[in-house]
Amino acid sequence: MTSLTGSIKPQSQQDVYNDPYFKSLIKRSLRYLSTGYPVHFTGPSGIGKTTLALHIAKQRKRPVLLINGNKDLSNEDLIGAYTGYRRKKLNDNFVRTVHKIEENISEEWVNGRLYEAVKEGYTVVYDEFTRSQPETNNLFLSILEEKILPLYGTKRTESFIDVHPDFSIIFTSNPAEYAGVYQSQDALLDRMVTLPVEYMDEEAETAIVMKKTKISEKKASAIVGFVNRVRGLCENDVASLSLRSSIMIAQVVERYNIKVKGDNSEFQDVCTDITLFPLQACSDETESLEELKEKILVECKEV
Ligand SMILES: Nc1ncnc2c1ncn2[C@@H]1O[C@H](COP(=O)(O)OP(=O)(O)OP(=O)(O)O)[C@@H](O)[C@H]1O
Repeated sequence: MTSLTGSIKPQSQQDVYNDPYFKSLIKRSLRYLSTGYPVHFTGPSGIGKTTLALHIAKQRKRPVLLINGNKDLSNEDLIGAYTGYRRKKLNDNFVRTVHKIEENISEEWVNGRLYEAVKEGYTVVYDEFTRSQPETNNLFLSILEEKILPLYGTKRTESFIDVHPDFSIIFTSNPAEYAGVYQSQDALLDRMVTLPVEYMDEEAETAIVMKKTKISEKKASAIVGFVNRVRGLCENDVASLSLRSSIMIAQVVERYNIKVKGDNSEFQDVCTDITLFPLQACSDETESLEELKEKILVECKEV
């Protein structure tokens, strides 16, 4: 991606998204959404997909709803359900010797998270949608294809509600997670505009680490450089060595006043603790933990 040019240092999320790469991605995404197509951001964990999706969602000037995909997410959670009974009791003891009790029992409907969003035209960010079960994601097929939200199994008199014309969805996913997981994802993927999100350059990552942790630019840049060098050791792209790892290291060293220096054993420990497991996930199985630790230490000592 293009780097953040010029002498102006990015200081805020706004500035990060002023980078030409993000500017263009945001503009294109808003156009697809306004034309009625959902957008799908895909890329490795911790790269900034959710933050970008929420940033774009906010620009649409409609209420924003964030849904996190997971295997327990059910149609009921999304559509709504009759969740119990409401009992109304009227005690009439106007005449002391006569007790009149009137009971009125009715089932109570509670709207699911999507119900309101579909009806009122919210912008939904459906994070990690590939983690949900196919039956749950089928609901989204109806929304995208027929522009209705079916009210399956809800005993409601109407069998669906129409999708509001302003309703839109931004999906996010991690490609390492959806390879062949559920077939139904393919039908959904077919109906959205999938945009890969690239790693930010080091300058942009440094700006974000500074903003999130209040650490100095010099330290933030050293930490980001270290994390990116460790990511360079990966054999596959399952890595979650990203912005998130840099933020974690920066937060800990800042809070406990740990010197950001390669020969400081406390700094070495933090670097190893935070990057060893993700590095193992993206490395050959033949490499032992000790070997990976050694590699991390080599990079850490460069700081
Ligand atoms: N533009 C940004 N401004 C400020 N912080 C950001 C920005 N982009 C990402 N971050 C921060 O970086 C971290 C990772 O970002 P985010 O959760 O958006 O990544 P993700 O790709 O959605 O990760 P996952 O796939 O694991 O959900 C978060 O702490 C987030 O707050």
